[in-house]
Amino acid sequence: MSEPLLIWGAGAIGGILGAYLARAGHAVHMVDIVEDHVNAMRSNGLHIEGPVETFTQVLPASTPSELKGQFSRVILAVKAHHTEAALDMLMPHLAPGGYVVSAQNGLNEIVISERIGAQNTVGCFVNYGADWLEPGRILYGNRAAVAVGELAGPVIDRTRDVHRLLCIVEPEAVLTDNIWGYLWGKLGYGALLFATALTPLSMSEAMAHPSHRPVYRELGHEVMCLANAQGIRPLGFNGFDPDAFLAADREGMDASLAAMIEHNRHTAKTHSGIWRDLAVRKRRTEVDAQVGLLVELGHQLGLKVSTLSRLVELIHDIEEGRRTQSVELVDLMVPTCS
Ligand SMILES: NC(=O)C1=CN([C@@H]2O[C@H](COP(=O)(O)OP(=O)(O)OC[C@H]3O[C@@H](n4cnc5c(N)ncnc54)[C@H](OP(=O)(O)O)[C@@H]3O)[C@@H](O)[C@H]2O)C=CC1
Ligand SMILES: CC(C)(CO)C(=O)C(=O)O
Repeated sequence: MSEPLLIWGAGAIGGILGAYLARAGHAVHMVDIVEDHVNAMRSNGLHIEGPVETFTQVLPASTPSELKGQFSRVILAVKAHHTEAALDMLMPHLAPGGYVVSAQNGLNEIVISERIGAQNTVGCFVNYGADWLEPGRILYGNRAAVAVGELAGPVIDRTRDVHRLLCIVEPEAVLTDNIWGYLWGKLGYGALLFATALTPLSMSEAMAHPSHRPVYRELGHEVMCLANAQGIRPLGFNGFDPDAFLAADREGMDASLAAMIEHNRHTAKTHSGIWRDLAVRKRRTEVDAQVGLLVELGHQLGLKVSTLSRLVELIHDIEEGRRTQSVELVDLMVPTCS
């Protein structure tokens, strides 16, 4: 039996990856801090449900403190603000020369590469929709874009290996030499998702709200300007059109929003992970690790980030109990739009 692939963070994203890979006969080992979830995965199995597929897969699993040994391949799938803490626990288990693939939203590849070296960090972008429902149960809401690539660009043997694995989960997964383009595309898309999470509405209902159109356009534009200022060429996926947002092309942005609304109308995961953190899990979101980081960068580069900045404040207000989710919160962002 070959050395297992370690999946660190076995929630919505990591759980789907592990269940599909193990079902296809690959050796995987799941690591998660939620003891009941770890016990469920290794006893009755991890149950994947929803419109994509329903099946149950028993998986070897441990909490970080139970884990023994070193591994040369790790997929990290914790929330962005847990990346540092997860790396503290993970590093003693990373074999010399081993690599970590970030299956996360945000720019975690930077944090990971600062800890283990860029040469040991593989970039990955995921947009499929999943929710951790309870220990041992994950909703697979919809298939969507997935990509993998090297931080330095050119694909090497290990990138092809990871891509082959990802294709078991998402047959249309892309092997790219521009992973930063996907990660920045997702930061643009993600900023829009944060705005939808200010409301109780589903992602598609919130994005379709007519008086909030300027906010969605401006958020996408601010993020794409930041990418552009750094020489990054963001890539589109599942309706998101980076070029339209960069150019502030009103017709193009509206067509992109219509395509994103259509994409999100066909998922059993009606609300984003951000919404779920606020409304269901009652916990902090990834806002600082994703949007906060963009605001900081905007200030360093002297670019307009006032709409992103207001978004961070409003998400903090909900996280800290000063406001509750409501459609009117998006109205408060309209004055920041140019
Ligand atoms: N869900 C989705 O549809 C999508 C998510 N993403 C991104 O993927 C990443 C993962 O998100 P998602 O799977 O939804 O998150 P989940 O919360 O569902 O899963 C993360 C799991 O990791 C656990 N965890 C936290 N800290 C550690 C640690 N130090 N060591 C081991 N396990 C730990 C969490 O426990 P606990 O809950 O107690 O913190 C949780 O069980 C995020 O960056 C997210 O934005 C990207 C695209 C789609
Ligand atoms: C909604 C989704 C799956 C992107 O489509 C996402 O990334 C999230 O929940 O944060």
